[in-house]
Amino acid sequence: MGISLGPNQYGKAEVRMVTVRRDGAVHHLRDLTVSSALRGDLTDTHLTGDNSAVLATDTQKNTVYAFAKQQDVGEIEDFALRLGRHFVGTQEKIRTARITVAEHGWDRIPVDGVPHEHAFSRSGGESRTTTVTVAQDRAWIVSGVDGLVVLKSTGSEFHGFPRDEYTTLAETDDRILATAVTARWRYQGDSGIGWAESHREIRRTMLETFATKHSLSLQQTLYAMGEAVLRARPEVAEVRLSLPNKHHFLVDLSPFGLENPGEVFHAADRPYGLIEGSAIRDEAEEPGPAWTDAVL
Ligand SMILES: O=c1[nH]c(=O)c2[nH]c(=O)[nH]c2[nH]1
Repeated sequence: MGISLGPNQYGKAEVRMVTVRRDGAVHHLRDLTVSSALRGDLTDTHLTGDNSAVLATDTQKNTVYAFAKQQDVGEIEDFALRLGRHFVGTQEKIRTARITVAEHGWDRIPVDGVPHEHAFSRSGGESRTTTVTVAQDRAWIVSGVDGLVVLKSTGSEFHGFPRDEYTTLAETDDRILATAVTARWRYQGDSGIGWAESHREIRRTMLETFATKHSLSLQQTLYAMGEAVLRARPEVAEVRLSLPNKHHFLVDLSPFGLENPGEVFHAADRPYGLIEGSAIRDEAEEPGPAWTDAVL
């Protein structure tokens, strides 16, 4: 019976790191979750337990902290590239390093209207993300946003869907549309991109499109958001979106003799519709390993 080792990778998942850069009395806070995953010629450790090619995950974790000390973290994409290039460049048997970084935002607490020097409050549940895949000769960068929660209280309809014996949903020409945007965008190339500006503008474009596009379905809104990003940002090859439909059901107040013309809603938690899709540029270069995730 022939059995062989299949695809594998290993690394340190979710290194939590907060850095404080002290600029006199003014402190600058960064809050990151960093994961590394290394791939390469790792047959020996799996088959015989020979660990001579296994850079310990503990070392990978330490490298994250040490790199943050040695050089300002900067943009998360640059930080991930530095780490990935280090692992591939220093470990002979490692061919690919995938570094994922999520940045959790903090705002300065205003005191008497003035942003405080060293006290912060967490900015919502949103995070900025990147996954950088580094090989010997190039890198692929997929950045994004998680937990960007948005709602519009009108400008959304849903009708014209098939009705079968199990359909109860009423058609509507005015509903709440709400979602928590998970977005990922794949960059063309791996250098010369202003990561911060790109992120800011992509986020702005998605928000503006959500707000202004009259929606006949969340699917239509999803595509409009992806398309708008590709039209506005030439550095992006492809946008993938995962949009939970956070249903808001009009509460029946008639038992109490009350009308409810779109004013009081039950914000349902689950189940939720999950609408996922992508927009891709016709001439986009092949994604290579940019998206391919784990072994499982
Ligand atoms: O925008 C929507 N898309 C759907 O596919 C769907 N399905 C559903 O029940 N409500 C909605 N809304």
